[in-house]
Amino acid sequence: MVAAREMLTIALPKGTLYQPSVKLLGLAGLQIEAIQNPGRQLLLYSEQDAVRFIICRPTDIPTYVEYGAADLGLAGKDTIVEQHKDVYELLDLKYGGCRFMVAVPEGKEQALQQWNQTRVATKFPHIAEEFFRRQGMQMEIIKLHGNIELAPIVGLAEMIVDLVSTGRTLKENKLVPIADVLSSTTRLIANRVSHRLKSERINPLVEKMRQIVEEGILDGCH
Ligand SMILES: Nc1ncnc2c1ncn2[C@@H]1O[C@H](COP(=O)(O)OP(=O)(O)OP(=O)(O)O)[C@@H](O)[C@H]1O
Ligand SMILES: O=P(O)(O)OC[C@H]1O[C@H](OP(=O)(O)OP(=O)(O)O)[C@H](O)[C@@H]1O
Repeated sequence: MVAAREMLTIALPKGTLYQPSVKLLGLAGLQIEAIQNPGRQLLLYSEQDAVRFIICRPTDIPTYVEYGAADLGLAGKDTIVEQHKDVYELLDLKYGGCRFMVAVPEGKEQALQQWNQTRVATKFPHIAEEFFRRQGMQMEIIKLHGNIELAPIVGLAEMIVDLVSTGRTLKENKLVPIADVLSSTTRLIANRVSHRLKSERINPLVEKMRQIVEEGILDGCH
């Protein structure tokens, strides 16, 4: 068995981004049998590649990478922007594309500026704050942890800033987008020290991933 310090640790996001991330790593030449069906295991090995994989909540990936508990991680740009972590962004992997939008209840589609000094519910308070600051608007940001679309329906907030992918959740909850906030795709991030000390391991892997992304092999992965 390879000693832990010689291993390359890669943090994988569970949830929406998991399967395309596993596919990418497989195409990049890593043994992915263990992570294809991890069950409830959170730490898995590819002994042959001297790689270990940790499976994390998507929002925790930048934290594992910043502290060096993982050398590399795959995380949504939204999460990286929201958290201001000190990590090195190596590559735009182009999958997991989504947009962050301001949305309001149907029938209330007035111009954004007319919503000044109202309440905004969001899971991403820093992204929302920065957006409204740039618009010269002062809003009361209410941080929630999920099901953001509920907030304007029950009067917790006048509007939301949330992730829109197909637009189905907005539609089914009678909300309409009125402004674009941010576009996000999955990024490969690295711990700054690992990137220097493990460059011989990391650089060839990054190059393979770059080629796969450029060839568009992952297109169709959302
Ligand atoms: N339709 C989508 N729904 C949710 N996330 C998406 C979607 N499309 C792309 N993403 C990307 O996937 C990331 C992780 O989303 P996912 O829903 O799997 O986890 P989460 O429940 O939001 O994360 P956490 O459990 O850490 O709060 C998002 O931050 C975003 O970058
Ligand atoms: O445009 P759509 O394709 O409908 O996708 C957008 C929905 O997906 C995300 O929610 P998620 O399922 O991650 O749950 P959450 O609300 O708990 O974050 C997001 O917060 C929206 O609610």
